[in-house]
Amino acid sequence: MDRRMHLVGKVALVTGGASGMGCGFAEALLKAAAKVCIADINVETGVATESDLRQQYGHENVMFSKCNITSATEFEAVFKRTKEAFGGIDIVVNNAGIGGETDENWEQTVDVNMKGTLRGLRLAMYYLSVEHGGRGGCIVNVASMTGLNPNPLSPVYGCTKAGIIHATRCYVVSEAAKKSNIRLNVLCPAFVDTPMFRRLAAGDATQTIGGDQTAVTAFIERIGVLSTEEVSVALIDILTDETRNGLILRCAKKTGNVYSTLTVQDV
Ligand SMILES: NC(=O)C1=CN([C@@H]2O[C@H](COP(=O)(O)OP(=O)(O)OC[C@H]3O[C@@H](n4cnc5c(N)ncnc54)[C@H](O)[C@@H]3O)[C@@H](O)[C@H]2O)C=CC1
Ligand SMILES: CCCCCC(=O)/C=C/[C@H]1[C@H](O)CC(=O)[C@@H]1CCCCCCC(=O)O
Repeated sequence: MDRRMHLVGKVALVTGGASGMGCGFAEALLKAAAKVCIADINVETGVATESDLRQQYGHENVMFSKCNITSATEFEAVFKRTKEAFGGIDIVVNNAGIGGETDENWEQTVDVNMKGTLRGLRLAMYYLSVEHGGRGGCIVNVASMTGLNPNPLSPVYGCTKAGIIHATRCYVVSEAAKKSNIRLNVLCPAFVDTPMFRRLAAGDATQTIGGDQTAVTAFIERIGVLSTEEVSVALIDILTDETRNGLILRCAKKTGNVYSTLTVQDV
């Protein structure tokens, strides 16, 4: 039996899609002939990315929608607009996220990464569920390798990513997911060459605690850095292979892509 989900004509909503990994995901989806809404807080970059992608993949296949994922009103409006413009939603990639560990910005890290992603997850479950007019589909939440492994330089960021992994795990076993045939998986990349990564590599002290740039540099050298295209290949594999459900996909330059199960044995 063919277990491939064909992406032709499928509708995807990608948060944080104006730049970095999210922009790479949007482009990979468009190459596979899906339709994409990129939702992002950054209007200037969002509009520029929309224009660039429209030129390459067709005006009718791409839209940008301004959205701060910490705002319930803005986030809900993006789901509504995407459904109205493209006739439904099949794929949600909860990708938007930030780093920040200082006294001034750590709570914002929690608000965006944890509360924002939970909001996206709840909205995705609603819009994909058959009882609310959806048609099932696939949700991919972007966490990080730091959500799995202890990392002394970014405990807040790591906690938010661990939270995203656990939230995904809870929804995977939900009746709602089973009833509507909604697949949920979590992507855990190590370093990826994006604006966020470049700020970290350049010594942005607001992203880590301790300010030990030597440790950060050594860590980056040991782990290696993926391109956004490499992570996008991993995303497309999750989306197209319908047997992929309830999984963590670790992606790292030196160790490659490794799948493991999200669910644990019942006690
Ligand atoms: N770059 C890396 O090495 C890694 C990044 N990640 C995660 O991947 C995701 C994407 O990261 P990058 O592309 O590296 O970051 P980036 O900073 O390059 O891009 C993030 C995008 O999200 C948008 N964004 C930020 N806050 C937002 C908000 N409140 N509402 C809507 N959009 C918002 C930004 O405007 C930007 O376009 C994040 O969740 C990040 O934590 C995970 C592992 C590795
Ligand atoms: C294997 C870990 C990969 C981490 C990839 C990632 O999500 C990077 C995120 C950084 C973000 O810019 C804000 C941070 O605080 C993140 C992690 C910083 C990692 C430094 C690790 C140094 C060490 O543990 O020695």
